[in-house]
Amino acid sequence: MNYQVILPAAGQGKRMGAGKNKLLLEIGNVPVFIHTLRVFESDPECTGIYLAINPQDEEEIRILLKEHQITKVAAMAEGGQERQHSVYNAAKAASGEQVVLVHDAARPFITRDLLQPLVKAAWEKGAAVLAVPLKDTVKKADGNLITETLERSCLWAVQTPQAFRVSSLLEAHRKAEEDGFLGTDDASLVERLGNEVVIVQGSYDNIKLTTPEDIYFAEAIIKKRSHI
Ligand SMILES: Nc1ccn([C@@H]2O[C@H](COP(=O)(O)OP(=O)(O)OP(=O)(O)O)[C@@H](O)[C@H]2O)c(=O)n1
Ligand SMILES: C[C@](O)(CO)[C@H](O)COP(=O)(O)O
Repeated sequence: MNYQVILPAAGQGKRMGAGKNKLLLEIGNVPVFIHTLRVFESDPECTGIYLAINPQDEEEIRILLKEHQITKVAAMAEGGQERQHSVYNAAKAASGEQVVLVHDAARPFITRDLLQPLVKAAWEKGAAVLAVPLKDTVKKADGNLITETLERSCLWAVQTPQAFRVSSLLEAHRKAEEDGFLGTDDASLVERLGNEVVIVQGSYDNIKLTTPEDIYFAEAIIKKRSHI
């Protein structure tokens, strides 16, 4: 089933502390966001890629797209203050398919085999996210005083891509903007409207490059994959 994908790529990478957008850093001698783009470029069911970018990165991004022969970028929208604003800006440009994925450009290890189950689930249920079962025990605390140990068997670490019927994603973002609601992922905007979101099992390799040690994990994943 065909889909389009929105890739928010307009962050500052503050937690990475590289002094520039972390997506332009190289892992395995290729910029992070090019790894991500290659997955969708090579998927025949992806009909268009919509990037949200910072104007200051635009020239470098255009050069890299050409150099790495990425041809499916249909539009580039200007990023916003928060990830949510960047996604909404790009979502307004996306049209043509019934299902749209939102995927962090900072998660370069997504694999194609995970995409179709997600697209299918979104088509059937309205919205779906990739997630993996939590491995740690999670506790709630008031300051440093623990108030509750959460039941781990029902906890999931949610990833991207997250898939939506286009109308559902746009409505959820419109309503969030109207209500001044800011979520850390797109599914939460759909959930707050009372609409169902289902989980599709993701992969522990599908990490988000957030802090400097993630670069070591990323290099290890690249090395592992080069031996397969
Ligand atoms: N205003 C923003 C913030 C984030 N993102 C994108 O959303 C994804 C996930 O965000 P995160 O990992 O938090 O990236 P940064 O915002 O760059 O990191 P930080 O919060 O450390 O500054 C990344 O691909 C990032 O480029 C975006 O498009 N627009
Ligand atoms: C969308 C996300 O990647 C799901 O895990 C995550 O919520 C993004 O959070 P961040 O605050 O932008 O790192």
